[in-house]
Amino acid sequence: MNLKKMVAYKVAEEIKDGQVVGLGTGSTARYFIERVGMRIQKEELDILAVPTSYQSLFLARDWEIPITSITQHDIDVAVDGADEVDKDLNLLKGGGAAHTKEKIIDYSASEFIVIIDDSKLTDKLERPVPVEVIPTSSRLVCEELNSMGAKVKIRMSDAKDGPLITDNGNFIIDADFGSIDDPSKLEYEINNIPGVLENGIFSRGVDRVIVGTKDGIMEL
Ligand SMILES: O=C(CO)[C@H](O)[C@H](O)COP(=O)(O)O
Repeated sequence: MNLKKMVAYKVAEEIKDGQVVGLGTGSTARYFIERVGMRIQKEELDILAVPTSYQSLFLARDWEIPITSITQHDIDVAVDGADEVDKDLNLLKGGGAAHTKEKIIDYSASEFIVIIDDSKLTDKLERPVPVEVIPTSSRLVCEELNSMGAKVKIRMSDAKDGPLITDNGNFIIDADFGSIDDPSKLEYEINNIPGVLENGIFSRGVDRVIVGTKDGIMEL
């Protein structure tokens, strides 16, 4: 059973005519976009969508989903995946290097719904934190993150030699702090380093977390 598809399709059924919908990034969000696209084709579902990345923009275009932007519309509901969700509903995102735009769109939405399979659930956040940095600041930010106790790596591209470049033209530093005791404090402290654009800890704003499990769908 494909748990990501199951949960994404279920939440896509909740989308209503007239809504402005934030489209997340990643393999779970991809299924959500696919199902919304099918509903537009088959049921004439009437929505506007705000993509969080080029990946979701291109998918939305493939499905002929009408696109707008947050410069023009407020978002009613944003639906996005996550790499980890802890017991207090803090998220770690940015596996797809899209967390900066995801955070802008997800945090601004009237309702932010997270869709995951149950492999993403954890007691505490513990994966490396993706940190988007302006390239010229990367050495200094690495040093600062090191002094805060993290092991750091600049994320490399699979498609070319050298570093991955984000949709915003920046680098990603993956900063491994081990298990994170206070996600909200760390989210704030990392963003306080000069040259950091945004990090992948989402410590607020989540309204619902919907989880695909082998026994069906559950809501946290
Ligand atoms: O934050 C993200 C992209 O930046 C994704 O939402 C996150 O990586 C989850 O991806 P997937 O649904 O493929 O497991």
